[in-house]
Amino acid sequence: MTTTAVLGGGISGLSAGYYLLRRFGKPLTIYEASPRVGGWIRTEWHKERGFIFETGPRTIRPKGVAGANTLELVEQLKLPVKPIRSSHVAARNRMLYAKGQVCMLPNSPKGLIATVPPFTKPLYRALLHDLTTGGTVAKNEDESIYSFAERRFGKEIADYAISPMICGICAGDAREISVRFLMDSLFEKEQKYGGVIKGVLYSRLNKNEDKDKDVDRPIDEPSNLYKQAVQEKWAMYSLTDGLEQLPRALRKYLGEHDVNVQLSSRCNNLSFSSDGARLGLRNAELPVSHVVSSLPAYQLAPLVRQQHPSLCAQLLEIPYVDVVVVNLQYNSDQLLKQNGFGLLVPPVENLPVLGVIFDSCCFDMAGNTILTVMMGGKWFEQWFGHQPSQKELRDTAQQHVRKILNIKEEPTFSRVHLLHKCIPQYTVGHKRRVQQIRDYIRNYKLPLSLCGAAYDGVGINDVILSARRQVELLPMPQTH
Ligand SMILES: Cc1cc2nc3c(=O)[nH]c(=O)nc-3n(C[C@H](O)[C@H](O)[C@H](O)COP(=O)(O)OP(=O)(O)OC[C@H]3O[C@@H](n4cnc5c(N)ncnc54)[C@H](O)[C@@H]3O)c2cc1C
Ligand SMILES: C=Cc1c2[nH]c(c1C)Cc1[nH]c(c(CCC(=O)O)c1C)Cc1[nH]c(c(C)c1CCC(=O)O)Cc1[nH]c(c(C)c1C=C)C2
Repeated sequence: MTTTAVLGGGISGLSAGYYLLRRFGKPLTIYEASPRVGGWIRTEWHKERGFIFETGPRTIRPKGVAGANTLELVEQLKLPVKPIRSSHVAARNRMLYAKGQVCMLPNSPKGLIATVPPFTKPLYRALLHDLTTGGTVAKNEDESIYSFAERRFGKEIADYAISPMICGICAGDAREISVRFLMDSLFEKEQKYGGVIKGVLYSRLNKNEDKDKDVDRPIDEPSNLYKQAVQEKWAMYSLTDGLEQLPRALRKYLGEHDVNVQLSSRCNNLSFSSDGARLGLRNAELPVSHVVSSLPAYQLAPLVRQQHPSLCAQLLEIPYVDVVVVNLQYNSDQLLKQNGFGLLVPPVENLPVLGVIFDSCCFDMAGNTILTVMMGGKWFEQWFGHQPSQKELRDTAQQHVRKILNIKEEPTFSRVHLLHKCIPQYTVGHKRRVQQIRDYIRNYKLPLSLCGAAYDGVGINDVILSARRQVELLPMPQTH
């Protein structure tokens, strides 16, 4: 019997296990280095006090193919969801801390006409800039998202809209991140039509243009939960007991279907031969027919170094950043002057804080104010390279909450986490690098598939879909 091994028990590895089970059945084993599943998805429950702390992700978007795919999984696992509808204050209000004040970002077309801080001109001027500026053909088919935004919409948009948004998704520097990370289709439109707005208008008129792109079409028949999300206009959602419920439910499901999820089982070597692969574990070498790796690229790299040094080098070209996450709980629920999802701090402000999430505005936290401060990211070394203590990190977070949100109270309870190399950076050329890595695997006919945050998107939706797509690419075993 052929066996498949999945490396990593984060959400992408567990999803790969789920889709492998559905497609091929058993035998199948998932190897996870740590004593728990979920990877960066981690919820700390304070049930007696009615609140939770999320250390990593807290919301999922229901949009597009990838969003529909996750909702299908959530429905199949019968998980209880907590939606946030698009009319909810947390969906409508996003803020920036810039030029010494908290600024509400425009959330309606009216906001295009007025001049709203931190911008010094009405936003329609940025659109005019795009309309009146000719297109530039990008060298090497890629450029940084900062340079694209600056070319099309001006420096202010690049500094105060695009750069903080990049922080709020990958804690990265927009001057290094590929335009294809978030604005692939806008970039393509500019390249084709000489401008973003021109491109959007042309393709609206020519409706067939985006027909083959799967951006907004669900996979197969949409699940009932997806239909509900569309009908009720969900902007995002979580699960009743926090997002860690998702990997936990997947593990339970896999266990109930005889899939072996081996915790505390680090893979330390991978070698390939004509009839399969061998996994190096602590006390054993295991032969398997195929390996699906969901490991961060820098974790997979050393496993293949001996046999495939150039694959190792290519994997190491995908950089990662460290993020400090500080969860704060205050007894009162009257502390925030403005409600919303949270605020981001544009990198031009040169502060250690990337952003603050207002968790208790998003979900009911039983009368507590819950905030999550995220710090460091691409600038981690600059602010925290001296290996700061937990106290120092907590103090820095609290000082900035005091300064930015004017909250003078001390939190009753707090947690500090340093998430080492937690988010991959899709720097300029990322798409080509991933293609080269996959080409290498194909050319050498390695029985290896890659999924996870390093390759096809960093959101939970992206990594689940990436796992599904990689499993769907595998050939069905021959039956005699
Ligand atoms: C602070 C933060 C906030 C985020 N917020 C959001 C959000 O709001 N919404 C959203 O959609 N996404 C968010 N994300 C992104 C999302 O959480 C991650 O991209 C996703 O969880 C990554 O899952 P993964 O399975 O690919 O990787 P991981 O979670 O990194 O899992 C990989 C697993 O592999 C294991 N492993 C490593 N080496 C080995 C080895 N040699 N052998 C065996 N096992 C090994 C690890 O222990 C780990 O469990 C956030 C991420 C972070 C860090
Ligand atoms: C400040 C650091 C971070 C915050 N969230 C993340 C980091 C690194 C990680 C993250 N946030 C989102 C995603 C998923 C994207 C997806 O593909 O679905 C990831 C990996 C969601 C998100 N959060 C914000 C934005 C603009 C997005 C993109 C999708 C959307 O529009 O909903 C905003 C935001 N993130 C953070 C804060 C403080 C914040 C404030 C408004 C924290």
